[in-house]
Amino acid sequence: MSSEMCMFRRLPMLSLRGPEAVEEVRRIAEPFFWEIVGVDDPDRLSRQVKRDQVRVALIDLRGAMQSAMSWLPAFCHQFPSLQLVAIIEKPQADNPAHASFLHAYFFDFCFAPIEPTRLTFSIGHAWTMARVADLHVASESACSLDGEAHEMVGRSEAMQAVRRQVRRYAGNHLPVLITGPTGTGKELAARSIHHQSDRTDKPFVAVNCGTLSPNLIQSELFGHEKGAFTGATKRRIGWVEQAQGGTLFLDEIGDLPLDVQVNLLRFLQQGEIQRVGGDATIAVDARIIAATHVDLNRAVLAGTFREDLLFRLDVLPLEMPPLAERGADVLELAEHYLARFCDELGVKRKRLTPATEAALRTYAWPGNIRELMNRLRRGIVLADGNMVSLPEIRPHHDDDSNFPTLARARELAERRVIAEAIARAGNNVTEAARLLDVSRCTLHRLIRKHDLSID
Ligand SMILES: Nc1ncnc2c1ncn2[C@@H]1O[C@H](COP(=O)(O)OP(=O)(O)OP(=O)(O)O)[C@@H](O)[C@H]1O
Repeated sequence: MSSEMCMFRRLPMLSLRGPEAVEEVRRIAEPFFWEIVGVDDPDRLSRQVKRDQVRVALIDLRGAMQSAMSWLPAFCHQFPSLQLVAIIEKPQADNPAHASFLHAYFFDFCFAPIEPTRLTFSIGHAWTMARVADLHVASESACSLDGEAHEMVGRSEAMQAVRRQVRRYAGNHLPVLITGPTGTGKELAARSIHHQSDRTDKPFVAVNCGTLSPNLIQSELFGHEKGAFTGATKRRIGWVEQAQGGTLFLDEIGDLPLDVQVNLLRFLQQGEIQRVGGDATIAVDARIIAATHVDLNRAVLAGTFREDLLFRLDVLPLEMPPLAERGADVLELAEHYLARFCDELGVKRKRLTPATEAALRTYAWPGNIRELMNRLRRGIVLADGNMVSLPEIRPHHDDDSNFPTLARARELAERRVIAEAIARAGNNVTEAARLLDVSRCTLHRLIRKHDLSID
């Protein structure tokens, strides 16, 4: 196994239950070449994920569901390709709020007491999904300046109204405040405004205020001079200045600490900033588009958000409708992303069965379009032939009927190892057959059986 493979198979497990819980998982997973690294708080988990470029993490939610609901959304935003598998107690999944949290943020979950086959099966699939997500993220960032990348799919009344507002707002430079639940396309709408405006040739800088470290946030946004604080070994240009001439998108604006809100307000009023540790006043022309999924009026009442800043930001409001209120858009989006993900993966285009389409129409979509995209990626990986069917997308609460039979689990494991061998062999059939210890002829048959492709 190469060192790169070792890194990717390192599996951090966040558990507040102490070393025995980690040891139990280690006993189950290590025979399958997973290296389990126990961590006991979200910051350590973040560091581990960053440092080792891990693809899958295990979160032990037993007795920790409530706290995870507060830190995990921002964590997931930071690591879009990371796939999470949860360990939970059965009664936790019966609580509707917990169930929708699991659906929105986790690839899969296992009930305690842990059933070894189930756990290794989930981890294996989560890993395959993370590889698919990697491809998606790479292609997204590669084409972020291409018109297609900010295309908003959907012809519902609600989306036509959004498009009209986007066009109107693109015609001026006033601040925009985009509201709406998570995953509804707030950032996409901000990008569309920028790219339809006369600032399109200038930078679009997106900052997630919820993931900035509270100690560094002033310097992240406004920059700092060399020597401004311990560790400031050179000058840093902040995000606001980097958006000079273009658009600064401030996502999760409600998470900005009050002292930073004061500086942002000053920037909005005067168009000027000061770097941390600097005396000079620097004029910056950047259009502000802010987004939030929380009610900022409530935050004002609670004293966590400045009213004067809200007035300054909420000049042009744009409300993104939840996916469940967009009627047939869900099918149009599903078709759009199904085709795109299949192309990215180099597999034959797949379609949804009629029962799956019907289920997509009635599902509540708590994680909105991001959740739809994740379910489609999973569907493509798990689908046998050209059709993606309901169990593979699972837009419903998991129950035992979705538990794979042993035959299905073997088949999926076979598919995964063949795909891995092909990738490792750089698409060379002879080499992949050698790795798998089968003949070329057998490998060709298996490739056809599993609907895989060789470039
Ligand atoms: N109308 C749409 N057509 C096509 N793709 C969409 C649409 N809306 C959202 N998406 C895609 O869904 C994903 C989530 O969208 P986005 O990040 O803009 O949502 P968000 O509301 O900003 O989420 P969050 O609140 O979590 O920051 C992105 O990959 C985006 O490209």
